[in-house]
Amino acid sequence: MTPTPLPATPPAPRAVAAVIPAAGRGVRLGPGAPKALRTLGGIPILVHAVRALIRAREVSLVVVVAPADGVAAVRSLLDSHGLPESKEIAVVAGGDTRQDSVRLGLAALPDDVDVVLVHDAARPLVPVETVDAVAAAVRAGAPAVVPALPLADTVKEVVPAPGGGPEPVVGTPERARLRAVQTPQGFRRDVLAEAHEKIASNGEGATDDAGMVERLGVEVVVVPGHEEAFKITRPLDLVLAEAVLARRRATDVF
Ligand SMILES: Nc1ccn([C@@H]2O[C@H](COP(=O)(O)OP(=O)(O)OP(=O)(O)O)[C@@H](O)[C@H]2O)c(=O)n1
Ligand SMILES: C[C@](O)(CO)[C@H](O)COP(=O)(O)O
Repeated sequence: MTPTPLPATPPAPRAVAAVIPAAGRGVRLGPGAPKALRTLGGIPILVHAVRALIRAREVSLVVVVAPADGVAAVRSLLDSHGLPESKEIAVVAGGDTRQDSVRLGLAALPDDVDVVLVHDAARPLVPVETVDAVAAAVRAGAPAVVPALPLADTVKEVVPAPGGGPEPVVGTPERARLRAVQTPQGFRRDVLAEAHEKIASNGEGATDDAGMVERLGVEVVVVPGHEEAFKITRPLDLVLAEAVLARRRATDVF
């Protein structure tokens, strides 16, 4: 008698972790505490960012990368904000650049994680739908995914004038082909780890993680970003973030 074939073993679900670089000083925001520790609606920016990521069902672990001299303070700050215990939240020390901080966060991930979302603490209001869309695109097979929006302004390429004088324009890229990139950026873990190993150790700086993956020759794809995933960089961004949060609280939309 022919034995009944056993059902194929379903593939093991892949663990998704978020790395949140939060070790920056926030120089462009002006004097004060490190940016991630400043408050928005009375709650630290970092706590908003962590909540935004753990709200995503697939994210099982969050690694917060704190200023090197502030790991204990960040740990107790997170502990005091009643975050759900169903999701693990680790805190590790960051480095001198965003790139260093992400690399240190990646090094803290357990072996079973194979999808990584890298999310700026400085983008505390990212909607969960954006996080889910990025994670889903990686799960669907894309090695690297970035959320992004079309630009409202025309962009000029210039020759920078270090002294602050007039800068000659050398080109106007076609705006319809440009996107402003946000976070979380999602990656297959092996791809992101290789980028940080090879590209970062070449001494090549990158303002985002996807930029390093592109230099490996790996395809990066864009999914729609969200206006409320903007980065708090300058004082006016804080004014906008307070207004968005107030509107959410008034309408109970999170
Ligand atoms: N050494 C660094 C520098 C930046 N970041 C993080 O990277 C994100 C994006 O960086 P940015 O908005 O430039 O933050 P800052 O470096 O703090 O800003 P600034 O350049 O104005 O000092 C932030 O969440 C920031 O905390 C980090 O983890 N480690
Ligand atoms: C990663 C990023 O948020 C994508 O837009 C951005 O590149 C970070 O840049 P920053 O100069 O470190 O703020």
